[in-house]
Amino acid sequence: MAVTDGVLLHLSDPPAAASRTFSGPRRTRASQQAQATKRKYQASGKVPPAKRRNDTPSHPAEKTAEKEMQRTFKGKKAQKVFSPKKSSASAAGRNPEQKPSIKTSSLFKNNPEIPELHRPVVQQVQEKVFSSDAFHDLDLHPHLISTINTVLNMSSMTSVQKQSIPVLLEGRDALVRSQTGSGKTLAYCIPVVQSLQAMKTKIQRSDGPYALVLVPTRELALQSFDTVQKLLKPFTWIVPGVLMGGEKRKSEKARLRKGINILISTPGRLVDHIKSTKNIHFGRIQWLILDEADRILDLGFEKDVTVILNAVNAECQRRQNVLLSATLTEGVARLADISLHNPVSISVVDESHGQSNPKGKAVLEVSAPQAGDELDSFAIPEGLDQHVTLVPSKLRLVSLAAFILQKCKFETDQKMIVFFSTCELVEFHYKLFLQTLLSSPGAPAAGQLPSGSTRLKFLRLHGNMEQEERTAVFQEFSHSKTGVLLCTDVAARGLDLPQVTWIVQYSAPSSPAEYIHRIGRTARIGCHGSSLLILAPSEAEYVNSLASHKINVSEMKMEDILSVLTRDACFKGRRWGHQKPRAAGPQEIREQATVLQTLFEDYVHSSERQVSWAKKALQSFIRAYATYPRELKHIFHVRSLHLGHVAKSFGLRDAPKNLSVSAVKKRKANLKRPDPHKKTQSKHRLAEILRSEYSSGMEAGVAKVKKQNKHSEPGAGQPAARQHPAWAVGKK
Ligand SMILES: Nc1ncnc2c1ncn2[C@@H]1O[C@H](COP(=O)(O)OP(=O)(O)OP(=O)(O)O)[C@@H](O)[C@H]1O
Repeated sequence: MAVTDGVLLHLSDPPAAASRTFSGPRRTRASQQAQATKRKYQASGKVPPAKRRNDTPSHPAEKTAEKEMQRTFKGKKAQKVFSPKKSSASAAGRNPEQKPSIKTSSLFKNNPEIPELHRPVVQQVQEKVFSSDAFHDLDLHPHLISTINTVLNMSSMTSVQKQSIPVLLEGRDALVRSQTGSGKTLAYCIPVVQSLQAMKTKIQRSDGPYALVLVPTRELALQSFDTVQKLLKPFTWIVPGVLMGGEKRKSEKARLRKGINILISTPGRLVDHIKSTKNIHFGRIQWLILDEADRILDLGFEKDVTVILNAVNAECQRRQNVLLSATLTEGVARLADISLHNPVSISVVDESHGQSNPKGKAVLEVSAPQAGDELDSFAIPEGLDQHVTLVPSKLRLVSLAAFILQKCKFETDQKMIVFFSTCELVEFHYKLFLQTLLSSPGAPAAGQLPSGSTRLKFLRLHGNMEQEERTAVFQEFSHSKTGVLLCTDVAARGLDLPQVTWIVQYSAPSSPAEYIHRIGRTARIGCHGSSLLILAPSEAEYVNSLASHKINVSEMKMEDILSVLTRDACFKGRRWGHQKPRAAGPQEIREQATVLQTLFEDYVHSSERQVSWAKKALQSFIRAYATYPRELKHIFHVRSLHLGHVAKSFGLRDAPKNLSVSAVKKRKANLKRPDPHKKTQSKHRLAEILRSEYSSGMEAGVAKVKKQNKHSEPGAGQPAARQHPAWAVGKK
């Protein structure tokens, strides 16, 4: 039943029964009828169709819907339809002859055509993960070898370790490129520990840092620190330390004052200490390691990395530089080439055959930039099955929910990561799923789960959370066998989360490199894993963009994803009248998807506060959508978004009036050109919006703004890497 502007419409009844326009006292009758209809639905257990708002259709699809409605009504009794524009313009003096138009849209009506995916099948680049060589074949300290064997429980080297460790032990600068989950962390940690423990003069803690390791995120800093700590068990005089945003700055200062020999840090936090802590010295630095180097060297960190390199170069002329990443492109190598001294480029893949390098030898020079570098192809773990599904915007939310239920409720031992584009989207979906999927009416009580199913567990991780919560979530998800982690790209790189079986990308990433890193959270070190990318029909072209980087994805049909809903009693469609239960055909699936969508919409519309919260999430989605890089704008353009349909994927029954795409873009543009009068406020706001999620969060001013705008979202993906002036110094 829709109540629009005094008009009562029983959407499920044939239009002929549609009521007439009411105004004045008859409106009371209308509301009585509304109550009667509502009682009727409740008695029958049917789901009343969602209410529709009567206003100007803001998008072609809605106009079509309205035209469709007009056509539908034309031949029927009594219902004259007029364009709502007139109604809203002349609501006060409405001519009784004019009747408000009525919109009905449901999940499965007025959706854009889902195109056939004719994707080119490309030969993916693959690497052999393991070598046949053992760590004891290397010239390492016996205690180090026994630690690797017994504490880390490893015996044979991976290909990248086999190629990198000897070269790094010779003291060479190196560019190390190897697929996600291939053991790059140990590829640099082992040579660092081996060389420091072998120093003639035993290292003193008070000497300060001999090795500096920069990583893009706090969680990766923690993870790398944990690995170094394990390797240093036999060499207790060498002290590791980690600096990361969100931790207590005072205790970090104290540790720095006592001395840290292997320093692992996020760039932002190290800069913070360089500027404020007098007792941080780089005179003894022998190693500078940049893990996820292409991320560290992109614009998001440019300022911080320049400050760090200037500080290190000011005190230390000779050092070994090592850059590592699964997506180390020629662009970064070119940059590194300027700053590294005769570097060795180590790449496990033999690109020409897309197979691992049969000779297993390191390529000993940085190749001159080749044409087409920009279309770098990256190695994909062999055990990774990649999928894509085309889903109209209106159905995006129910499709994601159905997929989560399918994998993480109706199957066992599934552990899933779902990537969203902003913190706000993570928060929105996290709370929505907790309130609906976990506590939906009829959800089986604990212990009543149907056999073979798993209790759903949701976690979330993003850059706007307090550090101790971020750390707790990271540890919990690392150690859990199942569960669903909703996160932003703060978890896209480097994190080694065991047993992750599925990666879902709710929005496409801002670059092929980020795509590779996101899916690389599964299928690590030879394991199997799967990924699913959700695209709108208008975004289907992205599949070809992936193919141009030798990335193959196979299609998963939305209907197959939604069909799981027929297995869940919570979303059993109500029977209309006394119809016999049907097999789960398309109609049954549609009904149950509608029940699930109604569950979401009812929750969102259960209070004004929830509605405004959903609107903010929608705004954050649109703002992030507007930041896709130029080369992807032909695929992801805000103008191709159907706002009313996108609103539905936030549980909103209608597109918020004041949220036209241009309005959001204008607001963002204003933020870019701060009004001189409100410079301070918008400057901070701009910093907040553009701030990378990887910053320490200790930047002056932003931290306070961050506290006030708990849900402001961080900068979206950063543009490609660019040259750092400070790299020019620091020759070996
Ligand atoms: N020689 C080895 N034998 C067995 N397991 C290993 C070996 N080396 C590393 N691993 C394990 O492989 C997993 C991935 O290692 P690591 O995180 O270093 O990969 P990575 O290449 O850095 O990945 P990413 O590109 O995502 O950062 C870790 O769990 C690590 O303990």
